[in-house]
Amino acid sequence: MSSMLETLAGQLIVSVQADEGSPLRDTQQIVALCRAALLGGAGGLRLRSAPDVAAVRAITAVPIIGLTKQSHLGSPVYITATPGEAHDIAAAGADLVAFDATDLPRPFSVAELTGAIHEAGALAMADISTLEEAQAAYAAGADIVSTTMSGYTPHSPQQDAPDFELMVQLRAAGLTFVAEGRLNTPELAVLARQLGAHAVVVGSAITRPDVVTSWFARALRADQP
Ligand SMILES: CC(=O)N[C@H](C=O)[C@@H](O)[C@H](O)[C@H](O)COP(=O)(O)O
Repeated sequence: MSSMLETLAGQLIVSVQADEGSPLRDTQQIVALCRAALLGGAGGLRLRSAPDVAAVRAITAVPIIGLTKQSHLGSPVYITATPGEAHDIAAAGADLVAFDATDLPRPFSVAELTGAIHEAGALAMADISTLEEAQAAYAAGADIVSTTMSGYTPHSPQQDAPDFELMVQLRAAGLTFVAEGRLNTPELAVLARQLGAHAVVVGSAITRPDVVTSWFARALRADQP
């Protein structure tokens, strides 16, 4: 395992990527959110554009996982779908580039993306939704897989909870993995570690106050007599 991945062992990686339409979708706001996450003990950051990666790179040495989110005609794959995007994210200063490694129709193969990421000097994090996708991603040169896409492909379980079953399968197959997706409480993050996750990524519960507010508002509305 590379020393960069060893640095991430047991760490909380905070995903800081306000969506289009969010009042926080602005690089300076992203930098402020990252500063707050670092103050709280984040050991890594996951960011979604080259300008965000470059701005955050300037304020911290912690490992940065970078990605793009962009749609491509005729493909449902939106996380770093092309070698050009992978190159831009690495050039902006990301240590790892996350990319979609699911079985969905894609403009470029997983091997083409891992090749481009390595050529740009970064490590390749494959966002997967099943055990089979994880195995295929490692065979195609990925350095690490993350459970990011479970619940977001039609062939993975659609659920509000994290995909702990997938984590159990990945561990049983002897595959190193990062746990990611709907790990919305410290207890769920600890459970993911106990199930063998190398590191844990938390996004919405820390950096999407609009989403967290909706959890509370919905719960209170549902409880009206
Ligand atoms: C599916 C997809 O596009 N996930 C994205 C991947 O980068 C982010 O929007 C998520 O916030 C991230 O995966 C962390 O997950 P959660 O926000 O549930 O803690």
